[in-house]
Amino acid sequence: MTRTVAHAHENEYDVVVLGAGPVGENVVDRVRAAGLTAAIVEGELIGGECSYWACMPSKALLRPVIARSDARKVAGLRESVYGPLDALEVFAHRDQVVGDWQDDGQVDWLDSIGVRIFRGHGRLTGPRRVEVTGPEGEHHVLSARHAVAVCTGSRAVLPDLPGLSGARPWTSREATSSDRVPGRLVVVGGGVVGVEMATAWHALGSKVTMLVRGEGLLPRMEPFVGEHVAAALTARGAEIRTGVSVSAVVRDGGTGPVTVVLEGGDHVEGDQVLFATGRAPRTEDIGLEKVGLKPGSWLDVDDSLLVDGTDWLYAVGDVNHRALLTHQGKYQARIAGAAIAARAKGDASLDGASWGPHAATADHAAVPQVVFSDPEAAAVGLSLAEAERAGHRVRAVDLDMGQVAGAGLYAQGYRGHARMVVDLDREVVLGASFVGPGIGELLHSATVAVVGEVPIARLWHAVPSYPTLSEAWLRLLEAYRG
Ligand SMILES: Cc1cc2nc3c(=O)[nH]c(=O)nc-3n(C[C@H](O)[C@H](O)[C@H](O)COP(=O)(O)OP(=O)(O)OC[C@H]3O[C@@H](n4cnc5c(N)ncnc54)[C@H](O)[C@@H]3O)c2cc1C
Ligand SMILES: NC(=O)c1ccc[n+]([C@@H]2O[C@H](COP(=O)([O-])OP(=O)(O)OC[C@H]3O[C@@H](n4cnc5c(N)ncnc54)[C@H](O)[C@@H]3O)[C@@H](O)[C@H]2O)c1
Repeated sequence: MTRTVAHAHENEYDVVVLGAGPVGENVVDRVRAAGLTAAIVEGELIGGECSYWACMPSKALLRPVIARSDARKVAGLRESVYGPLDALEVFAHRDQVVGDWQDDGQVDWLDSIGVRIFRGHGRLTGPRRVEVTGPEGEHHVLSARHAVAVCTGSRAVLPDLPGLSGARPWTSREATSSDRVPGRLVVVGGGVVGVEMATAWHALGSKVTMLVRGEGLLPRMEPFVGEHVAAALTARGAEIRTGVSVSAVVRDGGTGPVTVVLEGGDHVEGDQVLFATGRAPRTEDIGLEKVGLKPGSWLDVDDSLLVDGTDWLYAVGDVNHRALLTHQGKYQARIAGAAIAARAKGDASLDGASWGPHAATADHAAVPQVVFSDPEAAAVGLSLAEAERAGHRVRAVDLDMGQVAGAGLYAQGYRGHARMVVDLDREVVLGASFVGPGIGELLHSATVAVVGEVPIARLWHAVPSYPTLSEAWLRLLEAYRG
């Protein structure tokens, strides 16, 4: 029974954080380290989407897929790994990785750093004030001496299609937490979630059909990246249909097979359909209207993560739409935490300069991303098209990764590609993209080169070890220098 009598307690902290995903956790960690008091409000599980329905479970599902695929490219080993994946073991490991959807470990950590947790739905009620409605209907009123940080993340978007709501579609939450392998899985969307989940469920035994509206997979990366990933998925037996749009979904009575109807009348039948069609901010019911902002909108911020037009409200992580990635949100949290602490001490200690301690400059110049597909895909900085659009005078240098000695040892018949985009005026790397087995671990070298604006002439002296995949750098630089 819901308690109807609300008990309002006034609790004052230096900082109140709304949402305890990876980003909210890092904001409180940083402000505590700076000596401020903090409270955090969470409506579901401490650890957020990333820990329970996104990064962690998806990577736990994909790790055996990628390891098996790599092993199948090594002479003397491949014969031992021809069997199917043991789906039940994979799910059991995934469940362990997400702590069986329990957050005790995260709670212990927050306790250990002295952060007060409020369970329930939080809403702004005015400047520096948050009200929390707990699971039993109880209310807490929190006030912040210095700042409120909104770290409420994002949720999957479902398009407004006839029949969809009654068809019990999967979103990323079900695709990462299911312990049943659908016989036939239809995946709508060719972005990162679509590609990773098509890769995982195909390997777990589903017959996968991808329905992609655009021309190819992973459209935010260099075109060659999606082409390699699509070729590999198709070679393994998945079907990818590009240039198609879904017009309706039919599942009679919400059970049995699902029919995905395409514009033009064609249709695809499956046992389950996953909509991986992007994200929306979780801001529709957090009291934005009480502080002059629009409910349901992404929150625009400056480089210290302060919401435009305020001097106390921060928006950090997915909710500000700068880069929907855990590592980048955590980076923003480190910057926001430092900026909040600096402002609490008086504005004189705030250093808003680019690449300084209180500016999330990398959000504009160097966002790294690894897609755990098979082969892996990774990129940082600007693609060739983005660099040209931004008005840089650039040259792209391309490399068939198969020419790298380390690649040939990594996998027989290695297939992959690398591209470095060089600013011809400053002779620095603006961006790099890779696709191929094992290349995820190569990305950080590119991130260091882009963030450090390391001159090409100096990169020439950064000698990659022989015979590793990193020799891609040597080949790219040789090609650039002619
Ligand atoms: C399938 C999938 C795989 C992904 N894989 C990766 C990956 O490999 N690497 C990577 O970098 N990124 C990945 N991402 C992206 C990553 O999950 C997000 O960028 C990250 O979770 C954002 O963190 P956040 O803290 O901003 O938000 P979230 O993780 O969404 O956390 C927000 C928290 O706020 C809480 N909350 C919301 N509203 C309220 C409220 N009103 N009151 C109280 N609490 C509230 C929510 O319950 C939630 O716990 C993936 C995403 C998906 C969907
Ligand atoms: N490994 C990783 O880093 C990782 C993994 C998963 C997700 N993520 C993050 O999560 C975010 C969300 O991923 P996502 O794949 O849901 O979003 P996305 O924006 O990357 O891709 C969604 C795709 O769906 C398409 N689409 C949208 N509406 C459609 C419709 N009605 N019909 C058909 N196609 C439609 C879009 O054109 C787009 O290509 C990404 O921004 C990504 O950064 C990261």
